[in-house]
Amino acid sequence: MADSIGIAVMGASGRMGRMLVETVTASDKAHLVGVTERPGHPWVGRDLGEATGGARTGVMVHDDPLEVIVKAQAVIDFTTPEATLAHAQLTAQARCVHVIGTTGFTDGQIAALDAAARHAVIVRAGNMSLGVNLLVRLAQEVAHALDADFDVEIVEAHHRHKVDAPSGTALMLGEAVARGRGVDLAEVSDRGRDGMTGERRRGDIGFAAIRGGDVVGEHDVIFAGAGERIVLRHVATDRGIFARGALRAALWGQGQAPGHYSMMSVLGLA
Ligand SMILES: NC(=O)c1ccc[n+]([C@@H]2O[C@H](COP(=O)([O-])OP(=O)(O)OC[C@H]3O[C@@H](n4cnc5c(N)ncnc54)[C@H](O)[C@@H]3O)[C@@H](O)[C@H]2O)c1
Ligand SMILES: O=C(O)C1=N[C@H](C(=O)O)CCC1
Repeated sequence: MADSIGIAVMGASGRMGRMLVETVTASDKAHLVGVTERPGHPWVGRDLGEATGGARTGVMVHDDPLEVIVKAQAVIDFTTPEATLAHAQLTAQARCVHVIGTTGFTDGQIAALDAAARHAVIVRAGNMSLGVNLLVRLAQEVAHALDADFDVEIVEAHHRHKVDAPSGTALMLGEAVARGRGVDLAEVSDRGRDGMTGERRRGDIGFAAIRGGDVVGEHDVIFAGAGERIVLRHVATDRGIFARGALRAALWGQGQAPGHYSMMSVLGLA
């Protein structure tokens, strides 16, 4: 275990929490030092293995994040914006790498994470997969090459349990297109069309969200011109891609200077 880093997973019973526990447990570069769930969750106070219907693991499920953060070199956090913000105060004090996959932050919450990152290494991305981060780069390049004669629409689909829209990934893609065009996304973003909307405004970046069933995550960036359309697409079929990205970020973060990093830095695409 000399070179293996200790990782805490927050929100261990969630769709991503379970995948993260599996990914960290299977890794020869990291090991699980603790997990959390929200106060009142039925897993709290139980052995993680027994809570999932398996054998004892010796890892207890805590509802006090500090109990696990003090033991960890990295915390992987796919929970809620409010929980992640509370965790960020503690990871900054503990000087431990905080990998954040949570989405749905307000601008004010992101500013609070920026402040925490003055003392801590935070790696945050709305999507931790290699494929999506490459798509972000491609979207920026295509947007740079084309002018506003090409209308950009970002269409995403996710499972029925997803609580935020547009997805974190859709926003990353929108920001990439805006960067490519040299504009501010906040000024050209068109979200939630309904009723007599009027004609599309030249240069707008449109967002549409589909929710249903068990869709893991699908994103199209459509560049629609006169007589032709370019569609850049990513389809996720397995949440393992996000968990593997998060583990890679936790390993990459060791020894980095404090800062608010994205997966672009981790993947060498920055
Ligand atoms: N960045 C990425 O690559 C990526 C990929 C998938 C999901 N996500 C995001 O991750 C988040 C979680 O997604 P999910 O599908 O796993 O959701 P989920 O609802 O299945 O899991 C969230 C878990 O966090 C737990 N939780 C809530 N408050 C907590 C607290 N205070 N302490 C500890 N645990 C707490 C919940 O009980 C739940 O088990 C969402 O914001 C989602 O958009 C990001
Ligand atoms: O399942 C989710 O929730 C996902 N969230 C991220 C997002 O908001 O883009 C990544 C894809 C899956």
